[in-house]
Amino acid sequence: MALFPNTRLRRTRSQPWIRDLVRETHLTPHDLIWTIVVSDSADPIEPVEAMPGTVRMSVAEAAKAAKRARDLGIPAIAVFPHIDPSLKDNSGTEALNPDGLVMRAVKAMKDAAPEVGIICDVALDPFTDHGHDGVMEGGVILNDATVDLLIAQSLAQVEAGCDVLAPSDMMDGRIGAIRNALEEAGHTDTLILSYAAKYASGFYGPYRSAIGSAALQGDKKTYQMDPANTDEALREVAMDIEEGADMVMVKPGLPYLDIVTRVKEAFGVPTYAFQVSGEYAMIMAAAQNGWIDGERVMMETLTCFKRSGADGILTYFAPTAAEILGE
Ligand SMILES: NCc1[nH]cc(CCC(=O)O)c1CC(=O)O
Ligand SMILES: [Mg+2]
Repeated sequence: MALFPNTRLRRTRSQPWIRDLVRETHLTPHDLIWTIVVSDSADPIEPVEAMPGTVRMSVAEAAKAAKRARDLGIPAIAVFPHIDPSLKDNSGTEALNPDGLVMRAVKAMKDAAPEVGIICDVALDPFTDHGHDGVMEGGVILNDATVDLLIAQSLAQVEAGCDVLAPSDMMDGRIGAIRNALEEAGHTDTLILSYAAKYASGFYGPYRSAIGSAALQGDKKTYQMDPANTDEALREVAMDIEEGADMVMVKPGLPYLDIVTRVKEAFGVPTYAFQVSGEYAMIMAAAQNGWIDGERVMMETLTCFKRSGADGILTYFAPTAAEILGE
């Protein structure tokens, strides 16, 4: 037993150099995945009101963002679309359009900075008029009919140049179905980052207004997980790995770090956490009020993700944090 005064834990905290030496967790720009929102609007950038400091950007701006990511050492960008409401319908048909917004953004980013990995969300919610991630019939989100569309959306995204498919829809069986379709089409190197343990969370609120799907009919509790559950997360992750996911994600982030730790310990696969829009908004709102030091809290939260076992973090803070880390 380490007893006082032979052991004084303050010794290893006493100077910056010794704190540097004993630090257990290191955050680098390579740990960050930059989440961006693209839009077809005529304006190159439009501020997102509920997420101060973030914007919806045009395809041309997305190409610039890819170069910025490369220059900052951010390995990958995850892209989310704000779709013209007139293009939305019950089954999210626009998601399959080979010339759609996401496809054009992917091509522009890969042209601008081929070194940066591009991650596409696989889900129908930006494209459906009811705001759900799947096809709706009589108030029910159909699982298998949705999976068929997700396969088509995935193939269209891969053909546009996307490196990583990130299904965020929480339909059962979609990872296996997408993986089989990729193999059959000869896309053997496409990565899948599964939103394996995604919870039905109030923290997604600002995102839904950012992508223009705020008028969601009802809620997503019949497909996204109950925030009260943790064993179930391990079952979700086990199935997705079995079905062919290369990497898995837990979402939201900070309130779910116990899930990140369990997943990482149980499976030892590359595990990511998504610091979602509501987490970002809370930090920014408190910082703007002068109630917290926003930069400090940002860096603290990102470090905590890594300490919990996450291999990386999807975050709207990525470029700001990478700039600070690069100084
Ligand atoms: N497929 C939907 C999707 N993909 C990413 C987010 C949330 C991102 C965020 O809040 O930052 C959501 C929201 C939802 O499930 O309603
Ligand atoms: Mg699942």
